[in-house]
Parts: sequence; C-alpha cells; structure tokens
Amino acid sequence: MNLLKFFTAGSVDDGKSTLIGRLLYDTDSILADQLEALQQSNRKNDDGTIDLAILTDGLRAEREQGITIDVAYKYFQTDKRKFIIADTPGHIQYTRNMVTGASTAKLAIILIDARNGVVEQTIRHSYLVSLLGIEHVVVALNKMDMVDYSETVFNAITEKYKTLADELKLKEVTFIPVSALKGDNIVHESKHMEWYQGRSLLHFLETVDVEDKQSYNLARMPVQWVVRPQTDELHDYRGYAGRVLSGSFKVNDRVTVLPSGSSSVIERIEIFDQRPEEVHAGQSVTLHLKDNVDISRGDVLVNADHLPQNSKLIEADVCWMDARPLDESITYLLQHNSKVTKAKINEIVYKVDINTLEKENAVDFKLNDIGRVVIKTADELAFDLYTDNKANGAAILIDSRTNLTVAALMFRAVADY
Ligand SMILES: Nc1nc2c(ncn2[C@@H]2O[C@H](COP(=O)(O)OP(=O)(O)OP(=O)(O)O)[C@@H](O)[C@H]2O)c(=O)[nH]1
Repeated sequence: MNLLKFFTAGSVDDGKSTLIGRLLYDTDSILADQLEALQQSNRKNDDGTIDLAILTDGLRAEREQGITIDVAYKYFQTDKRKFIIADTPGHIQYTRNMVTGASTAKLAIILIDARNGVVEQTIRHSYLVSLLGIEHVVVALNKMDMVDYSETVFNAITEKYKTLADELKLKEVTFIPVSALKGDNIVHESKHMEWYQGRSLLHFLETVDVEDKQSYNLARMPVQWVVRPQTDELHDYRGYAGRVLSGSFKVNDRVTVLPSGSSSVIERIEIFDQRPEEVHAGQSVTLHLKDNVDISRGDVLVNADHLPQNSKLIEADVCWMDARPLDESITYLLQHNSKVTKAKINEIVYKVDINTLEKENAVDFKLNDIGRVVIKTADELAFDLYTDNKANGAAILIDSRTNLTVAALMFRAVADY
C-alpha cells in the first residue's frame, strides 16, 4: 500500500488541530484509550461535542518544550493508503521546523479560516510550499459553518488565493470547503454544501496521484561499499552496493562514475537472490558493470545520458536554522547525501521578507531567515537542481564547532562567476 506524507499549515486558531483530530476520529484511527480520555475530558465545544483538538495536544506540549523537538508526526491509514502527517507549527519563529517537516512531504494542506480569507500567514506558508517544491497543495477553507456554508465566500477566497498561487508558481492547487468542527467534507461529504461537487479531503488524499515522475531519468546511486568476496570461485565477482537515491537503473543502461567520469554498462542487478531488470529510488541494490572500472565507496553512479551538475560554486536558497547568524568568515561543513565537504558562504544575494515576498538586500542572516546565497565548496559537488530532483538537489550546512545543523540548502543554479 503506498504512503502519502503531508503536512498542515495554518495560522493560530484556523483549526489545524481540530482538522487533524477530525481526520483521525472519522477514520477510526483513534486508539480505545485515547477515545475514552476524549469522552471523559471536560473540554467540550460550545455545542457539547468533544474537542478534537485534544488529540494533538500531546504534540503541542512537546513542541512548546523548546527547540529540540522539531516536528511531530501522526500516522493513520485507510484501506487505500497509509498517511503520515507532519504537524508543523505555523508561527514565524517555527519556520525552520516547517521547512524540516515539509521538506519530505508530497502534499501540503493550507488552512484558511473562511471568515478571514487569505492572511499574511497564508502567504508565508504558501511561499514555503513553493520554495520546497511541494507538488500538491490543498487549500482547506475551514469554518464554513461560520459563514453559512456560503459559496460566494468560498469563491471569493479561492479567486484571491489563485492570484497568489500563480505568483508563486504553485502547480496543483485544490480547494475544499470544510468544517473541521462539524465534520463537513473532511472524511464524509457535506450535506450543507450542495454547490460543491468535489471530493472530501480524505477522498482527495486517498486518490491524489503523488508518484514522482519528474526524476525518473535522473538515476543516482552513491556507492556504500564495493562487494568483492575473497574466494577463488568468486574472484571475478565485483558489485557496487548502495541505495538508489533517485530515478531508475536498468540492465544495459550506460552509467558514469563520479567524480572520476569513467563509464560502463550495467550487466546485472541484484537484490538478495533476485535479478531484477530495473530498480527504483529507495531500493537497496547491488549493481554489476560490464567493465572493470575503478570505483570506491563514496563514488556516485549516475545515468550517463543524464549527468548531474558539477561545480564548486553554487547558488542556493537557504533557510537559516541556528541561533547564531550566518557568518561569511566561517568555514562550514556541507553535507550533500553521504558526501561531506568544507564550504563557505561567498555572498548573500538577497533575503526574502516571507510575509510580503519582497526580496531585500541583507546585511545579516538570522534564525528562520530565508533567501538566496552563493556557496563555495572545497570539493566539486555532483548535484541536481532542486526543481529537477529534490533527492540530489538539497544539502545541509553544519557548524563544525557545535556539530549543529545550521541551514537547509536547496540548489538553484551553478553560480556563473
Ligand atoms: N465553528 C467552527 N469552529 C472551529 C472549526 N475548526 C476549529 N474550530 C474551533 O477553532 C478553535 C481553534 O481550533 P484549533 O484546532 O485549536 O486551532 P489550531 O489551528 O490547531 O490552533 P493552534 O494549534 O493553536 O495553532 C477551537 O475553538 C475550535 O473548536 C470549524 O470548522 N468550525
């Protein structure tokens, strides 16, 4: 059964906790003991129904404990799909947590309070979604019960959001009018909004096509070890084991070894005692090549017809995640998949005011700031642009003095100077 990881974003009190609670409650994903606690709780809504936000309170307590716990995850499943919800706090001071929780998500649910429409936080969350290249966006217009389930209100907000979505080049945006509190269009279709012909939120989540077709050709596999048994009958055996990072490898594909640049052809693929013709991202495999090329641990095998970029000077979007601000005089460590190299920030190109989306000149770059930098690495990096291949287009910066991750990077271009 396939898995969909998504995250929710909204301003304080838009109803994020209630919406997650409603999804879990109406899909019977709540454990018996939690249910009992819910029923016994004296936290009730005004109309006497149980307050579903209680279900995510545990997460909230954790998150308020401090900055060590980044993102809380909730799991549930239906007979169609498994789901992981990354519950990311929406406030500006948690931008880095959102980036962490959202970076591996395939879909974002952006909550809008139907009474308030598009607000500053909506812009900020949508900007992060576009920055992280999340393909699918569901705009859940919540609290429809408080605006008389009005189609006019829904249409007005939808139009406004579409302008923002165009500006941010968001690709797939779906609007669903819901009431998390009353349960309209969350799991069950609403009886109060005949004018809405679309799917309920859960139905949409169950059926949306999130397969990654984009990076199919961008086959990349870092070699974790070279398998060379020391026995006589196997003296010709030499395999390269690792996990396919992105794309697909097939028998007879031409591959290039990086950084050396030598090439060969895949003779055989092994997964335990099987010999598949083709393997895909996420699978751990052993590849055998026709020629005896020099490959060692840490090298990367890539599709020879679709080579990655190769540079020491890279333009990247950066989200700063450390309390110590960016320091252009420091040499950081950059980790790109399994490769670690020294790196410096050569230039801050701009910083983005994520509430207004204005680009501004930056003299400093602090916790939760987002913008564009040029980074210079000690070794050449074989990377893809983040828009082409997220798996090979992102990296982190580490402060070697503290060993803390100080920034997330998304590669945007080879710097041309
Ligand atoms: N009428 C109505 N009230 C709702 C709806 N969804 C949530 N609420 C109420 O709005 C308030 C805030 O809901 P929460 O789920 O706690 O909001 P939140 O966005 O999770 O808030 P934070 O976690 O504090 O950011 C609560 O009183 C909810 O009962 C809805 O669809 N209709």
